[in-house]
Amino acid sequence: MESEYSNLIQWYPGHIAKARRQLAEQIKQVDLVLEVLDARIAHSSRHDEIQKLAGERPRLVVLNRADMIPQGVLRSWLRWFAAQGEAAYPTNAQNGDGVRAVLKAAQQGAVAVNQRRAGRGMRPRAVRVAVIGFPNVGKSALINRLVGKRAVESAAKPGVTRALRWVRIADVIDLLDSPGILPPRLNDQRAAAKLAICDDIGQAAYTTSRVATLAAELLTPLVPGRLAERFGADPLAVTAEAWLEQVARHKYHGNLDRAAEALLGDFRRGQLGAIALEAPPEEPLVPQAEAECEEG
Ligand SMILES: Nc1nc2c(ncn2[C@@H]2O[C@H](COP(=O)(O)OP(=O)(O)OP(=O)(O)O)[C@@H](O)[C@H]2O)c(=O)[nH]1
Repeated sequence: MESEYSNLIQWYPGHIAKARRQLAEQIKQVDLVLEVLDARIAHSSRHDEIQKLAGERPRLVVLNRADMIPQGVLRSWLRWFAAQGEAAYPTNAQNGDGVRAVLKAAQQGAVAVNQRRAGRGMRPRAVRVAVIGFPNVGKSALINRLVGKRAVESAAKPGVTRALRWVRIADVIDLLDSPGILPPRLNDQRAAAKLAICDDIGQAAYTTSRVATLAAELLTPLVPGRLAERFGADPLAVTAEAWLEQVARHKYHGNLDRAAEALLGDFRRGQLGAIALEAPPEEPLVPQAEAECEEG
């Protein structure tokens, strides 16, 4: 299995250095970090260096795209984060669900920061907050929701946000209006593959058909009926690779890239239903997405 992931994703070195530099610069200036994860891959969209990057600063975990996964899996993740002693907040930054709770938690964080300052004889001030995460996880959409109007650009393509500016929110918080983009996790191709499947990878090179084959492999046990229905071939009957080739032959005049893009596009747009590609450790993923789709 591991070999399928070897050399799958390649990053542009200039991009990595730039992402690191910009993120370090942003984190240096804040008191509190909002770490935004993609709920579909709540494990792989976490960065193993985050502790080091944030240092002593308090962090709140935002499980964004919560609308795109089954509610049962979301509840499992929330229990798991609570068991780790971490505060995690589910959001749909697109429609604003859950954002009020994030704001409230950030306000409480601001009070705590100022209590610490007072303890050191320092005057209270607005607490600086940055939103960080991998490309395209919904950072700009979250910032827009926190600010309450379209203050920064939010787009469907990874990598649209630049430059530093602060926006005062809720009287006690200065929010950095440009999100901090995490550098790639260079040591974990399996996580990178999942980021690519979810389109959370930023500027990287990969072969779409290989990523789509892995997507088919991960999706087959979760939504076999949906895949068969949408693409006209039973994924349980053959390997993921053979299935994608079949789909290409039957629906896309033998064009494998088009079949790959169709599968990834459908998944990324949520057209295959609410699907989590990861559950907390020790908790199996069950094929509940189909039940939810059929009900809907
Ligand atoms: N369904 C759903 N879509 C979301 C959610 N959050 C963001 N989106 C959409 O996902 C796309 C990317 O969101 P952005 O806010 O631009 O992502 P970003 O993390 O700022 O992206 P970069 O600036 O590229 O790092 C947009 O089309 C959003 O509308 C969510 O919670 N649910």
